[in-house]
Amino acid sequence: MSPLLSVRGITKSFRGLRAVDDVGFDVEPGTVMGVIGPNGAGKSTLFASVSGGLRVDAGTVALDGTDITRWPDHRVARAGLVRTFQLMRPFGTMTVLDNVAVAAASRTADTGRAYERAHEVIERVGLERYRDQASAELPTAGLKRLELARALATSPRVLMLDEVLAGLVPSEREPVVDLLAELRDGGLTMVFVEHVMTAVMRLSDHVLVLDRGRVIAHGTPAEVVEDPRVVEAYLGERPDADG
Ligand SMILES: Nc1ncnc2c1ncn2[C@@H]1O[C@H](COP(=O)(O)OP(=O)(O)OP(=O)(O)O)[C@@H](O)[C@H]1O
Repeated sequence: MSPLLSVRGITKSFRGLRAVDDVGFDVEPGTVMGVIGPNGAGKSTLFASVSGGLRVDAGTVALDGTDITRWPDHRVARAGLVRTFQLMRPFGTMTVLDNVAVAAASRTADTGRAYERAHEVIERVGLERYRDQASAELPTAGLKRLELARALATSPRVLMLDEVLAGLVPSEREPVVDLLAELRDGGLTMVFVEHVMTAVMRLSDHVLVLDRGRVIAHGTPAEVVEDPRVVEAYLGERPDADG
């Protein structure tokens, strides 16, 4: 099987600091890759470099064989590589339904169809009871689901999740992880950056471990947690206490 997402030699520096240094990986269709690493390892930079939010210094990103390197993020999203944001940015005064319908409208010019898709996705992520509320009124867990719903409404080929569990208390995390597991089981290809190790272990087919901008390990969750380089990178820093 050829990879759906293929990343090679990504390098990105900020004023001489190599935040991401020659990073590459493949993601096969229908698989989930977790990205972990200590604070400052380069996870967010890699994420933005792949999804089009940052212009890379070197390297290539290919989506199903199409070179999308340096495409602007809206064009990357239209091609099917869609990211969520850690700081959610819904249109606050709009209802949940309208917010999701706007996202769905990026895929269809038919407003009726966009609303149909929005209803489906809202049900999928369990937001029915908030459907007609202004998005700004949602609790954090609801905003996370809304962010997921907006991404799913665009029918992504690859969904990239940026710390979707951040800001949630442990009891709120589990249902979100269950939802992600359902999406995975439904065949959705995902790449996610996450500090909560239990979620990484449960959801990932393979895990990419970064430290100081470089890949220090790449394997199954069981392989990477046993890897001495990973243990060393995390010394002095405890992965999320609940993880
Ligand atoms: N816009 C920027 N300007 C300057 N330096 C930056 C910028 N973004 C990131 N960096 C630096 O690049 C390095 C990697 O940062 P990055 O945010 O990618 O790491 P991270 O693994 O996502 O960290 P965390 O887990 O804390 O979110 C850090 O040293 C950071 O200070």
